[in-house]
Amino acid sequence: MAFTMRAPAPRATAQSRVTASRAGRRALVVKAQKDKTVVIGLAADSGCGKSTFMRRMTSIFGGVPKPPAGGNPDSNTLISDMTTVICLDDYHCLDRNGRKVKGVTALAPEAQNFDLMYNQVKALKEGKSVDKPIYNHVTGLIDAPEKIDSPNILVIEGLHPFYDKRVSELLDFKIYLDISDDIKFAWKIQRDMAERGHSLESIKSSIEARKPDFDAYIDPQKRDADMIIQVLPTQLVPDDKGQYLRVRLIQKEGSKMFDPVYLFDEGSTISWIPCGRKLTCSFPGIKMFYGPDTWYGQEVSVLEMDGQFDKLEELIYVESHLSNTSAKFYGEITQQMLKNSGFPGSNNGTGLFQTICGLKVREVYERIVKKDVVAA
Ligand SMILES: Nc1ncnc2c1ncn2[C@@H]1O[C@H](COP(=O)(O)OP(=O)(O)OP(=O)(O)O)[C@@H](O)[C@H]1O
Ligand SMILES: O=C(CO)[C@H](O)[C@H](O)COP(=O)(O)O
Repeated sequence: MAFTMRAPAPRATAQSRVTASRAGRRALVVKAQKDKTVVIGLAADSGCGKSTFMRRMTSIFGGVPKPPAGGNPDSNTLISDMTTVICLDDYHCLDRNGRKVKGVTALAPEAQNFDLMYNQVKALKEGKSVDKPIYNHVTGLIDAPEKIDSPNILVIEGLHPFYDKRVSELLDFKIYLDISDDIKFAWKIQRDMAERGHSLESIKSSIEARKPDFDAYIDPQKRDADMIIQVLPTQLVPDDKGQYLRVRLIQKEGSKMFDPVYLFDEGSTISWIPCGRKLTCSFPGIKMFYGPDTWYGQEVSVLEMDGQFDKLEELIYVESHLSNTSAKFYGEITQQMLKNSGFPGSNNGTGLFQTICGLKVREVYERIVKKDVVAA
């Protein structure tokens, strides 16, 4: 099968519209006046919440993400006004049977076409369109390619966005979802049994078969991420079985692309139990933490939330104590969380930190293109 690059698309489309600009201020972009393509990488194992995170992120930019119009119904791509999310499973060079014959998992580097991944991400970043293959998760086959045009924001999500050095160097911002084994297991069981009809035994054996390759090829990528959302068992309830979560937002210090979020006082170490007159907390309550740390020898700051909200609208109280969130107006985080309250993790730190990370994607985009995006 041949995959081709197409000629560059015009940088500004007919849809493009700059609605306001004032001397000394950056232009406001409503829909996609396209100057540069900013490329975001999102890495995680399967079943770790990548799709949920993508839905939260694209909701910040507005528009409804849809697969390419009139294309393959099993496409993994989601396109909205400003963002195009492509799934790196589409660069599997071995289909399901091919992996079986070779005795490799879908996580093994030999099951990916990194040359094509690099060439196509580079082309999209340069404003060109590409014909990208589709890995069909229904049939396990590699389908005929789909045309992808260069967007304002390209998100590449999947198992290996930072594995190949050439691809990694194309990324403007890197996010890793680091879900501890027990929680990953619980999420996967719940989804694969309820939605995909898999048995408990088959889920367990698939997780065990993937574990060595996950440890060798996927997990090490988290060293290179700019932001890591780490999901751990709660420390508020002994022997909890995943009902409550302790979630940490690990943020690299010193990036020119974004400012890390902080609680109360930048650089300090703070423990805060916000439950009181302004925040309703039933058992086990909420505990926030903020402070400096190191991550594989690099300076980071960590914002942490353990426990869950009872009333999502009261998140505004926590939000009002956070700084550098990149929110465009008071309460934007709470508004986003309420808008997406049906998504998993909406009452805990996973939803909160995914929303903050989405705002950071917007901040990175604005810094690179030097324009302000109007809040959705
Ligand atoms: N924050 C969360 N809290 C609770 N459950 C969650 C959370 N995020 C995801 N899940 C559960 O995990 C499942 C997988 O989530 P999602 O589809 O977003 O992951 P994914 O990484 O895109 O998976 P895949 O790569 O296999 O398609 C969801 O169906 C949901 O049941
Ligand atoms: O890890 C995965 C996605 O992140 C999948 O297991 C991989 O893409 C193979 O897909 P399938 O199991 O549908 O053949």
